[in-house]
Parts: sequence; C-alpha cells; structure tokens
Amino acid sequence: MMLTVTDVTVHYGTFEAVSGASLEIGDGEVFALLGPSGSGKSTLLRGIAGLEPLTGGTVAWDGTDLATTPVHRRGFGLVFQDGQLFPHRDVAGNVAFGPRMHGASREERAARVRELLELVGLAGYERRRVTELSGGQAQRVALARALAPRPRLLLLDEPLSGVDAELREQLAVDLAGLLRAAGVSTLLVTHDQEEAFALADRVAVLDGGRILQAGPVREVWRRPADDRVARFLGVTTVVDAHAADGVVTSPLGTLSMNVEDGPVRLGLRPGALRLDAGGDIAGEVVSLAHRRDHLRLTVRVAEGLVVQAMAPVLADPAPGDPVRLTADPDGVAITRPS
Ligand SMILES: Nc1ncnc2c1ncn2[C@@H]1O[C@H](COP(=O)(O)OP(=O)(O)OP(=O)(O)O)[C@@H](O)[C@H]1O
Repeated sequence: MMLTVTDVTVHYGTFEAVSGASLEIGDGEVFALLGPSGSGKSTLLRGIAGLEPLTGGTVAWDGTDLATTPVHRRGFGLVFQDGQLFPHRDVAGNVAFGPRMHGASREERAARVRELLELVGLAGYERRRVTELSGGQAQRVALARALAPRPRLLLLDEPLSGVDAELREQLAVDLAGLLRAAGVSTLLVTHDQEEAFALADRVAVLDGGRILQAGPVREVWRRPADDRVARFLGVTTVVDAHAADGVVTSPLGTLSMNVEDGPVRLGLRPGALRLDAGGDIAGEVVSLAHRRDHLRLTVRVAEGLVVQAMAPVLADPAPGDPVRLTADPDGVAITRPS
C-alpha cells in the first residue's frame, strides 16, 4: 500500500505555494516534511488530504488517482496543531466518533476506544471531559481519534507545537513508539528538525515550496545536498576539506569518514567540536557564552579558522587561553562543493 505524490503544485491565487513536489510513502513508513515557516509544508499536506485543490500533478494510492475522491473518502486520518477535539463530547465520545460514522456497534466502539486509549497512554480516561485535559493529553486523544477508524494514512500537521517545550521532547519519543506500534503510514509536518529526526524514517526538506532534498533521515543528516539544507539542519560553520582513502583532511586535522575521494565541505553543528585536553585540534579561545548546561566557546584554530565548540560549565576557560578540541564525526555533515 503506497501513497504516490507526483509533481504536485498548489496555488493561492497567482502565488505558487508548492512547486512540483514528488514523494512516496510506503507501508508503515513515517515520512516528515521539514522546512521553515512559510515553506509550503502545510499546503502540501492539505493538497494530499484533498483539502486544497491541486493546480498540477497527482496524488495516488496504490496507483489509483485520488483527484475525484473527496477528503472523507480517502481513508486518511488528520491531526492538526491544536487537536480540534469536540468540546461537548467526553474522551470516549471523541475517539469513538470515526468508528460510529463507519457503523461500528456499541461493543466494537467500546473495545476500540479501550485499545486506543491504552495505546496513547490514557487508559481509564473514557469519561473525562476534553476541556479538563492538559495540552499533551488532548493531543494524545486527537491521535487516538484519528487512528480509531483504522486510516490507511495518518496526516499530522505540527502535532506537538501546541505542547509545552518541556513536554515536547518526551511526547516526540512517545509518538515515535506509538506510530511504530500502530504500524500506520504517516506524513508528518514539522519545522523542528529534532522532531523530524526523532519521528521519521525518511524526510523531505522544503523551502520556497520546493523539495530541496529527500531521503532516509540519517542520510539527509549526514549528507545535506547543499549549504542551504545543511544550515537548516543546524550547521553553523562550513569548512573546506579534502577526502582520500576514508580520511578527511581540513584545518581541523584529519577525521575518519566514509566518503568518496575528492574535495568536500564539512558542515559543523554546535556539538561537533568539544573541549578535550587530549584532543588533536589546537586553538585559542576568542570568546565564550554561558548556556543552560554547557559553555559555547568561539575558538580560533589553524589558518585563522574560527569555530564553535562545547565545553562543560566547570571548565571555565578565559579568552586568550590555549585549548585543545576533539571532533565528533556524528556532529559533522558532509556536502560537496557546489
Ligand atoms: N489560504 C491561503 N491564502 C493565501 N496564501 C496562503 C494561504 N495559506 C498559506 N499561504 C501562503 O503559502 C505559503 C506556504 O504556507 P504554508 O502554510 O503551507 O507553509 P508552512 O511551511 O506550513 O508554514 P508554517 O510552518 O508557518 O505553517 C506561505 O507563503 C503562506 O503565506
């Protein structure tokens, strides 16, 4: 079972909000659309759902074009930012809504509600009024409600953005487990790279209505297609380097990385370099900034190159101090010079 989106374009009047987007979502796969605000993520999701007319391209399920299939007949489950629960129904009434529309019996509905509330960690909440739920609980109920009619595809538009920052990280982990447990194919829209990488198997990075790169999350994380994608994925410094026989040489010394020979660019994320007395990169502290649980150092290394590095708060180096750094290959992305 597969969703195939081919060359989809969506206009608002004369403005092209999505341009020629193509993607596929396979059975049980979680696919994230990641991009900055206004990049067209929600518009593409709405086009796939049938909520926004396409001005070009096709959305097909198992090879059948859905152009004439209205939203409610596509068999897709939708969850938006604010959950949009029915305020006058209790939790069970909300979750049972889809199965009721599909003609499920009272017993079937009760069993499905119990099963789903268990899945989302809200067993026993059947009779709770939805107005008495926390933001995180309300989102779980919205998810249970969307899953109840057994959708063939789940469409989630920024499902965690209405939730407090402290809760988000935990909810993302819960949601990842829950989507795997439900085994449902999912398209997720988010502007938060960590959320996309925590939840998805594959990701497409959008900007200006276009998909800049799509692929397995680790691949996109390690090998951004260009500097624009790299910067959107948290890269702050780009360093020219050269690869030969699995060793990348740059002003930061040598790193063992599995990459084809030739000129490459190293994209450094804030965690890529850290203070380490035994490290093989020598430099001098330019300035430092205190963060909640670490120090962010600005360090001048070889050939005048200035980089960011992390240090423990207790290290407390001063500007002008000589320091040594170690590079963590996990924090380093590789791109080809364009
Ligand atoms: N109903 C509309 N009428 C006109 N323009 C719209 C409409 N909805 C969105 N747009 C415009 O289309 C572009 C894409 O919007 P969209 O909501 O898809 O972006 P997004 O990536 O989901 O952003 P966000 O993360 O802020 O929701 C934006 O420039 C937006 O201003």
